[in-house]
Amino acid sequence: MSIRVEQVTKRFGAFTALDRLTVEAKGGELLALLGPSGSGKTTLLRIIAGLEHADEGVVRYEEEDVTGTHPRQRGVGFVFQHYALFRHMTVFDNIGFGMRIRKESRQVITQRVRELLHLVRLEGLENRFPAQLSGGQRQRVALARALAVQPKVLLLDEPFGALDAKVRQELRQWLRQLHDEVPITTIFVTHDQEEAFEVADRVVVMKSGRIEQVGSPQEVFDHPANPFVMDFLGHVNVFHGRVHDGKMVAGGIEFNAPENSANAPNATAYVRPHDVDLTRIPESTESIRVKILQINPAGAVARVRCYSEEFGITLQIDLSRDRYLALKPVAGEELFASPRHARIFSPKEDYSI
Ligand SMILES: Nc1ncnc2c1ncn2[C@@H]1O[C@H](COP(=O)(O)OP(=O)(O)OP(=O)(O)O)[C@@H](O)[C@H]1O
Repeated sequence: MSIRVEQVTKRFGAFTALDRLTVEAKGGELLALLGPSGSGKTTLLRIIAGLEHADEGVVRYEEEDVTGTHPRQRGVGFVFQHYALFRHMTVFDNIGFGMRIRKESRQVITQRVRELLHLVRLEGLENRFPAQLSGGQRQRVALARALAVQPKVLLLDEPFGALDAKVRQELRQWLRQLHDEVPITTIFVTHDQEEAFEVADRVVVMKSGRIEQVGSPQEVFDHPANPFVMDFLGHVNVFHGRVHDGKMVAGGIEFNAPENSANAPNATAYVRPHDVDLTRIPESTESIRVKILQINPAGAVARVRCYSEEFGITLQIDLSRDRYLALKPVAGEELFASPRHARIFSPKEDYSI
């Protein structure tokens, strides 16, 4: 079932939390709402659920206008960051709770809870109480409970936010797999771009109650719509300069910008840490002399921080392990940094090379 939010505005007193926002989750899609704290993600999710009312605008489930419909009539499964399991009930009773309220037969409940326990990989734990489970297990129970009443839509608000990094990682993969098995239209809120990119079919990047960009993880990462999205999606090295005759000129370096027609006195080049190479001798006239400040080789990439006196900025460079082992840079050494790929934004237009 598709969900469409049309021109929704929500104010809290004089503060506008959502500003004429329009977005759609297609049927069976896993959509991530991604944005910094206070950007309006939870408010949007609550309006979709019917837990909060928009001041203006319409919410549609498929073609149906559900703007004034009670949450219970919307057929929504909701999971919050802090698992609200019933402490005095076993896993089995927690999962079966919604079905008992609906007066399903004992037989139907038992059958469905068994299926769900299998789905969330918690077979054998049905008689435990929440206090006897790990955080990750509790979140899986919360998801099973939300799925038990066969919702048309699943809404997840930072479902893994309170868990440690390793468990989060496992649950992300598990959620993606679960969604592939049971493709219910799912919208989930996160402020963690890695999480959004790993799990979602499409990502909605929000800022100050508005949408900055919507697209597949790859579209958003490879073609960020504006400097905010570029910056929000991971570390960037920033060079200020000007665009002149199809080139962006920043100090002694030039980035080709053939698509550009208009000259701009103020342009900014954004370069991701993995798009900078580091060498002992300059690769070209545009290589920047840098002094190595710090190296952290422990990780999938070796993270190098260095200082450019010419630009007066600290650069972050991520070297592959092979490159790092071949180069073996040391703190204090002077090397040459060569940006390979930049995304250039000028106030009027943007383009990348
Ligand atoms: N009931 C409320 N009364 C007043 N202001 C509110 C209320 N609910 C939310 N807000 C404000 O609306 C803005 C958006 O809040 P919201 O919780 O939707 O943001 P968010 O993107 O989910 O943030 P976070 O990632 O921190 O949860 C915030 O500035 C918040 O303070």
